[in-house]
Amino acid sequence: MSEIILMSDARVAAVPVEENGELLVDVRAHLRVDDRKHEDSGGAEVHLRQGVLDRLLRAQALLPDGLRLLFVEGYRPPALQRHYFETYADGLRAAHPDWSADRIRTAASRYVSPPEIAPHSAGAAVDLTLTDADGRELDLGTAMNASPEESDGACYTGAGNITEEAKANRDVLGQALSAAGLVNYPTEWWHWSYGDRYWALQTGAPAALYGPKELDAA
Ligand SMILES: C[C@@H](N)C(=O)N[C@H](C)C(=O)O
Ligand SMILES: [Zn+2]
Repeated sequence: MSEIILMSDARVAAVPVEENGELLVDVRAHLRVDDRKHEDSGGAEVHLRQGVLDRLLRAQALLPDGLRLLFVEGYRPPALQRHYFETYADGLRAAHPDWSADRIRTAASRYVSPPEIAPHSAGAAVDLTLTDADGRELDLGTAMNASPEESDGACYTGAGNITEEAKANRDVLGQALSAAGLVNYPTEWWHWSYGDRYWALQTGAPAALYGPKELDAA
């Protein structure tokens, strides 16, 4: 397996951002959307940069007949990202009081991006899964947002400790999204992005297209 570059890696932070100013758009008219993040995000989660939505629609068209994308979370306000990161890091600190601050940050970034990098806060990342034609979720091996601890590492996209059916479903999802130009965060099968620093590093683009922003900022 190739090296997993974590969000906390200095190579991600070193990627410049050349903000292209694209607006955040509401995806609900275009994609099947689940509301499980609504309570945390208050509706912000249904937004994405236009270029990311365009590529998701391309990916959806590439899926085998009957399958659909199920969009769960796109844009995430910077304050919510900080809350998620600090909450998860606090849990790691409590479980491992001997770990250095640097080790906590690295371990936390397997599951939540450091706020200053945060692809979701740039409107560039999406957490999503697959449904059948009747809207039933397919088995992708773990619940979405299962942490490495909760899932014994099965949340990693290339994990071996899931069924053959779940592996096949991850492949179907990954093939469509990769072909449409998105990249995956390898510690989370459900997390894909386009135009952020992580995408730029993985694709060799000279700069990210999207930096963090507030939802109501022009
Ligand atoms: C918290 C999880 N759903 C997530 O979004 N993780 C990625 C790495 C992120 O915070 O960008
Ligand atoms: Zn995500």
